[in-house]
Amino acid sequence: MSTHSPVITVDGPSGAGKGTLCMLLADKLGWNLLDSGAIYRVLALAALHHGVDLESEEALVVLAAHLDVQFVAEGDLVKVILEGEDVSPTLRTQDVANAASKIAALPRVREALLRRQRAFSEAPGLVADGRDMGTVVFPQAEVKIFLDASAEERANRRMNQLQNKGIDVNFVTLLGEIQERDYRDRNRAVAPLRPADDALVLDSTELSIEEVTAQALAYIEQKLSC
Ligand SMILES: Nc1ncnc2c1ncn2[C@@H]1O[C@H](COP(=O)(O)OP(=O)(O)O)[C@@H](O)[C@H]1O
Ligand SMILES: Nc1ccn([C@@H]2O[C@H](COP(=O)(O)OP(=O)(O)O)[C@@H](O)[C@H]2O)c(=O)n1
Repeated sequence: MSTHSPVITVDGPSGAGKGTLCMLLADKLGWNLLDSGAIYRVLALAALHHGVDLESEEALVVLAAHLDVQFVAEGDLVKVILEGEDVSPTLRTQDVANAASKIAALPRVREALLRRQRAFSEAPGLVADGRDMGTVVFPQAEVKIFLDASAEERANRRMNQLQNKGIDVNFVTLLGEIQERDYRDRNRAVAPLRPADDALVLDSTELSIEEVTAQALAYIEQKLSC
């Protein structure tokens, strides 16, 4: 990891708008982007492909150490190639999200993925999206943002997002899955989802994407110029 590259971390629960904000920030600043959730998702998918039990920490750690994954930028999108296969569409499904949240609760799995995540910190800077970016992976980050929104608003956003992709979903089921994942993420023993002590907490429930971006950029400018 380069010690001289600045890092902006954006943590928060599912559907808060982290991915959207991080993509806009990375684009505007010309910095690198880390979607750490995609790393957990890809490991979960590899486990499902290879028939590895999602509760077998030992086997998952071995799988994580040998994970053959590439992130290939294509215009605005990032293609995820697992063992030579483009798995980008499958990666965003709710089944994979739920499996990712289960394996993410295992301490040695998190440990095994740390170096892979830190390797994204390169010049000129990094925008890192996740749950523990500001608390564990990049505790020295110059700017930390914790993006939140009510569970109902987040489920609503996710439902619209899935419907726009032609995927039919039930709001109540989606809300239940989001709440279950929130609970698991917030209550796990290692790297639980919480704002870093030095993070700006932004509640986006009543804010548009443009308003969130403007507030984040004003905060970043203030932090990076001091
Ligand atoms: N402030 C906002 N207001 C309304 N919709 C939003 C807002 N931020 C993001 N979205 C939309 O909500 C959905 C989920 O956002 P995403 O960035 O994927 O969240 P996360 O990465 O936190 O799970 C996307 O369709 C996105 O366009
Ligand atoms: N830094 C991270 C990122 C994701 N995760 C886990 O991976 C799951 C999927 O993350 P994601 O960011 O892709 O999910 P969404 O916010 O897009 O729904 C989360 O529910 C977390 O359990 C984590 O534990 N730590």
